[in-house]
Amino acid sequence: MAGAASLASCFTFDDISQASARTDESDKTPVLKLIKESHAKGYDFICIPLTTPKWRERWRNMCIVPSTSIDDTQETATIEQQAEAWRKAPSFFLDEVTISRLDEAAPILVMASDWLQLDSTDDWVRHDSEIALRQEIAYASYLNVQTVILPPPRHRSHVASYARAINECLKSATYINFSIRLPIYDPAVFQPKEKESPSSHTSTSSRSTTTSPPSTPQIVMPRASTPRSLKAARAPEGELNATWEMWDVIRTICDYNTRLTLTLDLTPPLPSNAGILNRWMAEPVQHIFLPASTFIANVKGYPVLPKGTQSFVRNSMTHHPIIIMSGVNSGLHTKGGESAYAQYVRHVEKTSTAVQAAMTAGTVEHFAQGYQDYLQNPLQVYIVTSFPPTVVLTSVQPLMDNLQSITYQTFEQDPVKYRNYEEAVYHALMDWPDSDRIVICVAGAGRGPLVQRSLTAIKRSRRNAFVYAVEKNPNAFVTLQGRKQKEWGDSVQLLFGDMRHVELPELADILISELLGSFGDNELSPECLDGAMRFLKSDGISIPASYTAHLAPLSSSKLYNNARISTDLKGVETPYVVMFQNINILSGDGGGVSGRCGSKIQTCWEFEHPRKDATVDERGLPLTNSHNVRSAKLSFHIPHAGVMHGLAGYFESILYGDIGLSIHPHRKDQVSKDMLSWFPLFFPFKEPLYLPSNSELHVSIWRLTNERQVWYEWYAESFLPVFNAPSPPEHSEDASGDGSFFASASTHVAVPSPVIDAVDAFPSLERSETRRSGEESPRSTAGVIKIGQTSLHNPGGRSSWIGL
Ligand SMILES: C[S@@+](CC[C@H](N)C(=O)[O-])C[C@H]1O[C@@H](n2cnc3c(N)ncnc32)[C@H](O)[C@@H]1O
Repeated sequence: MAGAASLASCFTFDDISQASARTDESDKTPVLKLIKESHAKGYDFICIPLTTPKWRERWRNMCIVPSTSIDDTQETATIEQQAEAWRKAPSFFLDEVTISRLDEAAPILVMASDWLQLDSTDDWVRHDSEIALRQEIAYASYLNVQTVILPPPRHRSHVASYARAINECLKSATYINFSIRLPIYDPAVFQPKEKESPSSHTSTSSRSTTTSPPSTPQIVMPRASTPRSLKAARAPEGELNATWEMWDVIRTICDYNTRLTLTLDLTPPLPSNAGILNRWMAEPVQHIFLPASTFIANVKGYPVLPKGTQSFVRNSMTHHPIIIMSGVNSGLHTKGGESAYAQYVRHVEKTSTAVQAAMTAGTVEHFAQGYQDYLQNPLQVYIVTSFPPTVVLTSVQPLMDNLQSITYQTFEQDPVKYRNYEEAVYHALMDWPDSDRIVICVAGAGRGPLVQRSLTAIKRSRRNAFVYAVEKNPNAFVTLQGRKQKEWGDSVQLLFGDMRHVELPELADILISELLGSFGDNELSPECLDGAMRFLKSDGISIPASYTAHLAPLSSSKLYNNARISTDLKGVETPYVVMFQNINILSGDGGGVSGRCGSKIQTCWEFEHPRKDATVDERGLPLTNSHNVRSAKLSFHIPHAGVMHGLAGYFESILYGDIGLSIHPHRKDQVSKDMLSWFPLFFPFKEPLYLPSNSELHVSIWRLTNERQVWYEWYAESFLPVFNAPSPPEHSEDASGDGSFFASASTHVAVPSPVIDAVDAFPSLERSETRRSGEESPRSTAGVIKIGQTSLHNPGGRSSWIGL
């Protein structure tokens, strides 16, 4: 991810006018001059307004009738005729636009007029603003402009009108990318509420008397909003949600169009409440608007970003944003000059954890570059041949089909998995009585890495042991024969066939397998090992000893869009393997408002080996697969409003003793840091489910089976806790823990904000992150009201299943 961000320099109309004086023959135009100068200063793009003040003036004259001229009916009629002529055939005069040549348009981001009010409370202002916007878009399209940044919505009550107008633009200009400029929150929420003056109700309609033109956008940030001036400010969560909620309405009305992105305006100081900020990670943030006024001076007078903004920009590097810097030549800070701002942003970029991880060999982030947020069918993951990916989209069923040698080679690049397996085998051997001859069976040997690791563990332990290797892939079996001949000799006996059918010459003491998927059981490890348990002694050891599946609700507009690329149901009813990047886990820790929710990531179920619960026939094989059916009902607390697009699935496994494998976000680094073999699983939802702040989400998931297949079905319902309302239908049995094998390495203690923190919507309730199971909730009388649900996904395994 080196060079994660690009930089753009933002210019006003005044900057363009001033550039005119410096423009000579070779520069051709002031905009080309600015482009040249900016490139020389290390900027990749420039960002300019598309229109000039002349256009604003003409539009106002035509569309806003000043109250002073109300009596002059003749003049009013003339203006109205001009306006109607314009509405019929909207077009610019040369001095109303900043660019007019193709070579000016190529390397620039243009801003549509920021005074347009597509969501004005006045019908006519809205109407004429939309015509004006379409005129601007048509002109931008004529000049082949690639990106248009749109002015922010201002009125929550009319944001649907704004969104409808943008949707029209998306349909009319099919090559332009639109980006909505939006502050993370409206800083007005921190300003003392003034009594509205009568004049503030004055209409701005062209058809009614008017005293003022459309006002300055309400949520374009005031320069005076320095972090210091807001030090003690606190605002209700709902108000901090307002701009995100407007975005949610807009992108929903625009049907999650992939050409619609966000330009996050970081002018106001950011709240340090990570939950509120994390939601932007799941959104398509294309640009970050960073004016010089956002910077504060460090002790030496150089511009630096306030802490909250700094860490937000650092985390946002995963979006590969274009950072639009404005006002950097205004001399706002005493030291460093213009270049200091860009240098500082480059410094922040270098210290981003994501950028650093991507540049460090051996990390998952480095290994998976180019693979982030890319949906792989788990049945296709086997034929990923290299990183970055070259995926051949042919379905491979883990049990029914055979893997290619190159796929095994990809697995074998993982240094951590095999190391942990060797340690597990070594400790199992050391715990075994010394005198015995120990029999090991590797079930599903592939090309032999676990056989090799077993032999190394035997050597290290100085035990007397023998290895059987079972493999059903006839092609991999050739490789195994070669290794036996050249490397292993008589210490290994190979057995070709399905572990559910082959016979072992003697019973094994230790059965080693690696048949795990991203959700633990999703590659049919339980079913295969059922077949292999026949050849394990009654007191024998299975490595792995157990594995668990874990879930959390997730928001990601990108994953949602990727899942519905294929128009059939299959696309949204298939669990995918994904290296998550721009996602947000919506759940919080603690019991929630009712005190009855579980933790942020919760355990669904567990499989243990050897297992004693299956009824077996005379050969030791289960009569049915019923014992491998599972279901889970999980209750999640949703602290901050968001939209759920799917579920994130993880697994953990105990190999032996305290040695394991984990992709659980809170424990993977503790258990198997830098393990490369598994990315998480993504269970998509067909329709996004909106979850308000402090709501509860109940997720149901089933692992189901018939004689030939195993599949998952999933479903969710949302509830709003209400006092004196009916009790929830069912509660999570254990609201305190998540049933993990491994102690969590993470801390859940929120760091208080130095600047602004959202006030909890239920201020008197302490978040019970430390509450123990059984302790009475302070709001145990809270009930819930149902507010939404999804459909049942993949009923009967109609879209996705794994063959037995
Ligand atoms: C995930 S790969 C692991 C290979 C190897 N043990 C490793 O860790 O690199 C699983 C292997 O088990 C084999 N396998 C899966 N189901 C099997 C079954 N029922 N009987 C025998 N082999 C099986 C597959 O062919 C594949 O080689």
